[in-house]
Amino acid sequence: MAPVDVTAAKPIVFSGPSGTGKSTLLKKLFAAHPDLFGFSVSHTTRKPRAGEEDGVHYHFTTMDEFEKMVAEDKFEEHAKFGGNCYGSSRAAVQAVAEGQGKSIDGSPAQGHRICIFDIEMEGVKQLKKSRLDPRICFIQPPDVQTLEQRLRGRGTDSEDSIQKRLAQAKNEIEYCKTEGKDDKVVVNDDLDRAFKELDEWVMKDLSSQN
Ligand SMILES: Nc1ncnc2c1ncn2[C@@H]1O[C@H](COP(=O)(O)OP(=O)(O)OP(=O)(O)O)[C@@H](O)[C@H]1O
Repeated sequence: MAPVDVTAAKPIVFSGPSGTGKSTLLKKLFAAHPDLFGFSVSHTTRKPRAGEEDGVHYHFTTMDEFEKMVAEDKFEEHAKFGGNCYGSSRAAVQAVAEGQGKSIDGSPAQGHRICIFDIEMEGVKQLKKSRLDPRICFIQPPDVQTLEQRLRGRGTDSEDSIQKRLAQAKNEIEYCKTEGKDDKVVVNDDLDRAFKELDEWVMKDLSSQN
């Protein structure tokens, strides 16, 4: 494949129900192409899960600070989900473009990189209309029962949180079938198969943008 001109490449947005495997697939994507991508580290008002680090997985913040950033127009997109606020700051996106961003594991992403977002559905709707003009990929579970098993299996969510995520998942699956029908969809059934399909889509379109 011809070398990729990252300065010409559009940002790439990944979205899909919580527990579908977005983080798992994105870790594989970053590992497969260590110099190509930077991760847009979102802000959130939710509490960190075990093992999550501030500034790596999220910028953890308070509701007051989050609302102040909204008032100051500091987000590319932001939304409320499961009782918490999430947003992609303009600064996080700019950091990736300028080579001051992070990889998905928190290591420095030096040099101009293609910005990768992992965001929920309301954020996707906002970015679709934004000047960023991103490419969009929905990660979908094989079915809701499998999603529930994965959410329970990772052992990080309370019962209340699992129920909220499952209710929202139904909206997200429906959105993907309607307004999202022209975007890329990858069903995360078998992890290696799903990753192959995702990787091929990412790389094929990158080379055609050159
Ligand atoms: N293809 C797969 N088959 C079986 N298990 C999977 C598969 N993909 C991911 N998992 C498992 O499902 C669980 C949820 O995955 P992950 O945390 O990556 O989801 P997510 O979509 O990033 O969730 P969130 O949006 O809440 O961060 C994890 O325990 C992960 O190991």
